[in-house]
Amino acid sequence: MAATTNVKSEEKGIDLKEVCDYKLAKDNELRFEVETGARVKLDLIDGSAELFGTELVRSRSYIFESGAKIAVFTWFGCSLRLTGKVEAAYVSKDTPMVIYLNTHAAIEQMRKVSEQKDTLGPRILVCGPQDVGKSTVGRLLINYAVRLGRKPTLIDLDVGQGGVSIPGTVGALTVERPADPVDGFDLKVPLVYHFGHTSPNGNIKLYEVLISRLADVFNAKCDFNKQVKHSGCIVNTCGWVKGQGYQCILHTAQSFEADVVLVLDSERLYNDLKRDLPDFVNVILQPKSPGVVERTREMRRDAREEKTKEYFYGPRKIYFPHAFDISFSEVQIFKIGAPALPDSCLPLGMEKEDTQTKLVPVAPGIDLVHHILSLSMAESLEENLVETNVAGFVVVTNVDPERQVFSVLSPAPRPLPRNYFLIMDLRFIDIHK
Ligand SMILES: Nc1ncnc2c1ncn2[C@@H]1O[C@H](COP(=O)(O)OP(=O)(O)OP(=O)(O)O)[C@@H](O)[C@H]1O
Repeated sequence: MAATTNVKSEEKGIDLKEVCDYKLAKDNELRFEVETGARVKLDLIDGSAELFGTELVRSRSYIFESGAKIAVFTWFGCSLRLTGKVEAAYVSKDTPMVIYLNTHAAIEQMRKVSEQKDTLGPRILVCGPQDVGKSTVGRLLINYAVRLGRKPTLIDLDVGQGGVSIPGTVGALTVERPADPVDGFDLKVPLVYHFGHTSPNGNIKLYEVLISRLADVFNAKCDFNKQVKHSGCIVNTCGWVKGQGYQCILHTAQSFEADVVLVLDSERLYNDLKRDLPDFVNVILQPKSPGVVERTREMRRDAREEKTKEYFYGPRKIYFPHAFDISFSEVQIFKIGAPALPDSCLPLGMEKEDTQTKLVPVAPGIDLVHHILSLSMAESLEENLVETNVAGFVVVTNVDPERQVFSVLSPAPRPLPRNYFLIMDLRFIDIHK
């Protein structure tokens, strides 16, 4: 969905008096966090450096927003300059980057073999508890692959943070260019599915259905695109690794026919997976970077809000969403999953799990306000709405039962390309100034 621009001055909000230069020896990393409410400019003055696998260039200043947690690594040494208010900026030589680079080299070897034999490319699952750097390692491995001319696919199952779209979704993105150091991967053409909750726990059955669906879609893409097939995929999972969360990891490994499972920082998970996955799956334990920042519940919630805001207002809030009314008769809204019933109340032959993927019509009412709605790509109800990808999202800002309309914010103008909405548990309160 496209939107209208309103570019602001790049250096607004940066405290230009706060300047600090850092000289990094080879294999060192500069880590910093941007202070709340501040913005920070990073310049590469000399040498070479990369940010989560993307090479920095000298001709550009990189501006990071409030709360960003950044690591700039150098293989050969460099000089960097930070301008603006940073929290805890320090240089460290304690990084697992060489281990990650070796992992990349081994994966690349698998790609070469798959090319020679025309077999499926490597399918890598990255898992581990919360805040061990799973998304960062995924981004690093994707960037390194792209820098070698590969077209790897990022499969993002982290419904809590939303790597390829907003939180509450899962999706796939075939990457052709390294991530922008500030804005991340180019998200113009991701394939996104509605989940609706910020934890798989919200609807386990649906989560598993969507994982299987993504695996099928990725396999289909591999069938007609050899470059995608040989480049393989990196599957980023969420940090829920116990009980049903663990079962979801097994289900994911099986659905994607994972060859390699990278377990970050959890010996217990590593041993469990080694025991439960077939022998041909290479389960590898790797350390987390000491730089990875642990996030509180509030920080996660703020990050989710920021991600959603970014969807409607663009990176650095350079766009404005469109606001318009939709009449009740124009669209149909559904929720996925009926309330759980005791077994004795279920119709004969129906399993409890079936209710979790049932479409339940939602009558538009005042309680829709602030909810995010996913616009399904389905053209008719004959299609399976649960397993159909979505075109985009709107947030409901008002409901007027008298006029029989509800107002939305949308990154794209009218008309809506489709008529079926799926409602999320997630809400977004628009307080953009
Ligand atoms: N080496 C590093 N130095 C400084 N910050 C880092 C480093 N690696 C990652 N981070 C930051 O730490 C935070 C958490 O990392 P990341 O999102 O990769 O963890 P995760 O395990 O995927 O988290 P989640 O459990 O939410 O899925 C991110 O803000 C990231 O930018």
